[in-house]
Amino acid sequence: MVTTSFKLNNGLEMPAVGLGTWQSKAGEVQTAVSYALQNGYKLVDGAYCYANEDEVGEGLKEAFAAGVKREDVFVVTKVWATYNTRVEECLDKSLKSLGLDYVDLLLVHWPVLLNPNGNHDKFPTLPNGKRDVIWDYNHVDGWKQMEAVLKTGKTKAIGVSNYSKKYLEQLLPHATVVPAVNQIENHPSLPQQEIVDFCRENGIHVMAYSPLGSTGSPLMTAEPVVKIAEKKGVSAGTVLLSYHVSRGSTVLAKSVTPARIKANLEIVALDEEDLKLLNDYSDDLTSKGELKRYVYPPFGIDFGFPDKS
Ligand SMILES: NC(=O)C1=CN([C@@H]2O[C@H](COP(=O)(O)OP(=O)(O)OC[C@H]3O[C@@H](n4cnc5c(N)ncnc54)[C@H](OP(=O)(O)O)[C@@H]3O)[C@@H](O)[C@H]2O)C=CC1
Ligand SMILES: O=C[C@H](O)[C@@H](O)[C@@H](O)[C@H](O)C(=O)O
Repeated sequence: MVTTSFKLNNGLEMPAVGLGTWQSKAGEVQTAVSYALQNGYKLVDGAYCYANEDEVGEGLKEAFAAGVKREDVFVVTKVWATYNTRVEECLDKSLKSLGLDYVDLLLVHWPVLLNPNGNHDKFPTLPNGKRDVIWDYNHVDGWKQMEAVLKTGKTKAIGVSNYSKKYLEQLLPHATVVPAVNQIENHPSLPQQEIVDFCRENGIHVMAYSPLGSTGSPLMTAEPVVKIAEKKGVSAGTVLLSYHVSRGSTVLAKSVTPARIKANLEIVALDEEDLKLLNDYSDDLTSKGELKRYVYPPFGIDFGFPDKS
């Protein structure tokens, strides 16, 4: 039997598959969210930074009007980097856009502070064009704000995103609440096994993002993926998404295309032979120094990921 949900460290159940909304255009994301929720999805992943939460909110509203219940949907949003010293303010903005009075999970999007008083609400820059980073910010302080916001009931759980093992090791000794989740880029070309193992040892659930290789889904043609898909008579997408559920992680796939949204819900059990093929592929890329990280915004910061440090 294939797992359909995972229990978080605070007892909350999180669905195994969710709809991503990064880069989903305003004109498309309302329909995508509404369609997904009316066709079996129970998790929607968004963020203040995606600048489309008003439309995601419209999609939620449409789904609720069609009979989907709020309590059956797991809504995730993220505090953007310009707001890491103003966590509740950012959450309030997201809640207003989403038309909700709580989210199920609030994440720190990236462990970095961009100038809250800079020249742009989300992407402040310096005269030289570089991101306006506040260099003496300590991400542990941001986590303290997350712990405070949890008490308001505006979110049912708090977690982090884009945290390396190194950053988690810095955070945990100071955390009163252990993050429920670490949302990271994850796929056979970037297995991040050291983070996945560390999270498992510490009761932190992994949410895998960019499972298809992000924009244009480049991993769909990776050799072992195609081979397993043919063997099992499923799509390459199903193999890439099922990989995470087999590893005990929740997976997020973004699509604004109804047929793909539906297809991405198909998760199958991968057997040892399938997983070995994928793991061998990952090991081979690791040994050749050819791991592929698709999402690494130009913050100019070393976040402690071994492939980037
Ligand atoms: N915490 C963080 O920093 C990050 C979080 N995320 C989250 O994870 C989600 C998923 O990651 P994302 O980077 O968007 O990329 P994905 O790996 O989900 O890939 C999305 C791309 O694949 C296409 N696609 C989707 N399904 C199929 C399919 N069945 N067949 C063929 N092509 C398909 C989509 O096209 P189309 O839409 O046109 O159908 C789109 O071009 C994000 O949307 C976001 O919610 C992502 C990146 C960073
Ligand atoms: O969630 C998706 C990604 O992290 C995205 O939010 C960032 O890549 C952002 O566009 C940036 O440029 O910093």
